[in-house]
Amino acid sequence: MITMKDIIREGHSTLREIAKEVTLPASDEDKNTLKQLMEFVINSQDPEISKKYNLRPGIGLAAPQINVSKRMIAVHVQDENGKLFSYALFNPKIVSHSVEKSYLASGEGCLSVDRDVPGFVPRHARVTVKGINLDGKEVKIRLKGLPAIAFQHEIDHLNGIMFYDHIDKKNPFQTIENAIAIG
Ligand SMILES: O=C(O)C[C@@H](Cc1ccccc1)[C@H](O)SCc1ccccc1
Ligand code: NI
Repeated sequence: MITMKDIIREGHSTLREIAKEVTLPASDEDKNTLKQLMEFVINSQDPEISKKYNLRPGIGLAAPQINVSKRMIAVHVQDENGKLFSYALFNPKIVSHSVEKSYLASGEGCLSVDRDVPGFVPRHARVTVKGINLDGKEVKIRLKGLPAIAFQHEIDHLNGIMFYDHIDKKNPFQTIENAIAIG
């Protein structure tokens, strides 16, 4: 199982690489990696397992964060109505997005960043994501709220982008035009 020692931290070059597309149909090795990403996210939200293995709680994880520079992400998160969005995807892609923006009022963090980086992270308020699931099927998901933010955070990792790259350095809490605050 993946634990915190397997998660690489900022400064590691893999976090700044453009991850490679996964060759489909996925190999057993790539399927196992993606299953492990999802297992970590679910474990990190389990009070007993996260305490036992000292896991930082997360709602998503991308393969580059375990030093696998391939386009795979796992997201396991509930929206404001308690609806669960649980997806493990190969080659995820944002195929459309709103003009309207959103941001987490509390700012963002990252399992690969062991420090607080205050500031608003502007994201698309709504996104449509396509990807390939572990059964090899194409999925198309329309997202808003925290799930939309989580998917954008994870897909950024596949493109070598860290959440703080989006923060206005001069005014981190600058009001974001045409944006919804979440949380
Ligand atoms: O480092 C990661 O990719 C996992 C992040 C993903 C994330 C960060 C900020 C906003 C959305 C997703 C971890 O989940 S950070 C912990 C966390 C937990 C609940 C809500 C937000 C962030
Ligand atoms: Ni992150």
